[in-house]
Amino acid sequence: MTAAPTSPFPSRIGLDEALAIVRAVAVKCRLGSESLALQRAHGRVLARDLHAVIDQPGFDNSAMDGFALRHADLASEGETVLTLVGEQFAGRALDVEVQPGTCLRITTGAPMPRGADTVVIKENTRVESTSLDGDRVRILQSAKPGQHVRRAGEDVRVGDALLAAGQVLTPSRIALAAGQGQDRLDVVRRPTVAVFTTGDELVEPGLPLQPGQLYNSNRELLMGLLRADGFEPVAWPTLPDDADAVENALRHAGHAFDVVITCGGVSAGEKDHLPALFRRVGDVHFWKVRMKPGMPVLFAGSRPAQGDDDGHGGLGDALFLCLPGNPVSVLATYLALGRSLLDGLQGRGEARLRLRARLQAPLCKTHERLELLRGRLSFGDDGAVHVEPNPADGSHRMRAAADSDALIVLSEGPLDLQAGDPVDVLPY
Ligand SMILES: Nc1nc2c(c(=O)[nH]1)N[C@H]1C(S)=C(S)[C@@H](COP(=O)(O)OP(=O)(O)OC[C@H]3O[C@@H](n4cnc5c(N)ncnc54)[C@H](O)[C@@H]3O)O[C@H]1N2
Ligand code: MOO
Repeated sequence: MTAAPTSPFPSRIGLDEALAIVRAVAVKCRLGSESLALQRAHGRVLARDLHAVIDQPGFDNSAMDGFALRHADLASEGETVLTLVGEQFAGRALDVEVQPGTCLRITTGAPMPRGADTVVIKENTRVESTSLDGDRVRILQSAKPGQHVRRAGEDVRVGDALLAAGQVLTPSRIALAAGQGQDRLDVVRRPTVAVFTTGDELVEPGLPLQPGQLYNSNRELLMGLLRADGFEPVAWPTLPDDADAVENALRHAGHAFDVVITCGGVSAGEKDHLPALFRRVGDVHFWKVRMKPGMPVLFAGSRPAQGDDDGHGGLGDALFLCLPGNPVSVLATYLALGRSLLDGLQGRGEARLRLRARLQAPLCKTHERLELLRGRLSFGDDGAVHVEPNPADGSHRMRAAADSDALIVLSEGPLDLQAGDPVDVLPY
């Protein structure tokens, strides 16, 4: 099902269709790249493939502290005594050669001396001092040929494809690049995000409440979700339920940020000004998704006002994601749609973790919308993931979200699920 017959834009669409629109718009608006110092690239999306420029390891080296020797010198059974001719520590390659009957003290990571092909660990040896021809080392246990030697290029060869554009730079990937000597990486620019809360009823925590007012909890929720995803969002003071004030603030932010996320004022009430604003001066990509909670979510771009060539009459270049005001709707729509928008703008190629879990209690859903129900994950002794659904499904009930750590995805249409049935979950 797509647009309602009277709607000039998709409305009451399924979550998959909404996600497809979000992804398509994000591809079109994909952000450019920037070169960052490695230290600043953690968590960012790589913009360009990375190929190996050096072998790793760069040279044959010892994996253990001990003695480098020629395997052919070791007795096939019992102990062997070798003459100690020097030491090779990590850091500077000495030009030493291990001749037959001799060995060299070596530390982990130190280059293998010429002639030696095997390392015996210190614990399996005994150094026996003699006065005339230097120390002798008694090898107490034999070793396999090549034991404890790390070969040049065994991990990475020059030219190997190491990292691909679209990958998120995890600590391991940054370390791989560092090991290649890269001090800068090309990453996709991180979207700048403005966060708005709206509503005359909202009061900031710490201030007294008047009758009919409630504390603003969505701002911290959204800021936290965004920060946990690696963004540096900027929060605006709460907007009043006033059409002009809302338009002024969004015009400003729309020219200054890549993405503007609002919450509240997007439904059908007399004070819900956002849908009318975007119909008038924006380009609505969709409004209303058949999901619970989060149904009134609106996604829009901006277009310059007619006849205004330089775009000053429009809402800037930002993309606007307007989340419904109910706190759990904010959580659900951010996880289900907002994150995909921000991932898409950065060309993130790797899908987010989506788990399958077994329900720990039966679930009966009678309504038609897709539902994102709060639940708590656990891991059974059998290694399977389990999820305990939380029966509090009201979109104002934040406590159930705080007691949970995942949203259970219940597909569209009535469902009668039994304990043990597998379901998709979005961990948060
Ligand atoms: N006639 C209709 N009424 C409603 C519809 C509808 O389709 N037709 N949709 C309902 C659904 S579903 C939702 S969700 C809400 C969404 O409404 P809005 O996005 O316009 O949000 P508000 O009305 O501004 O607020 C809803 C609710 O959330 C509280 N809120 C808002 N902001 C915050 C905040 N920052 N911190 C904490 N709580 C907040 C607000 O006080 C309201 O209680 O509309 C239904 N109605
Ligand atoms: O869809 Mo609303 O988000 O149920 O509360």
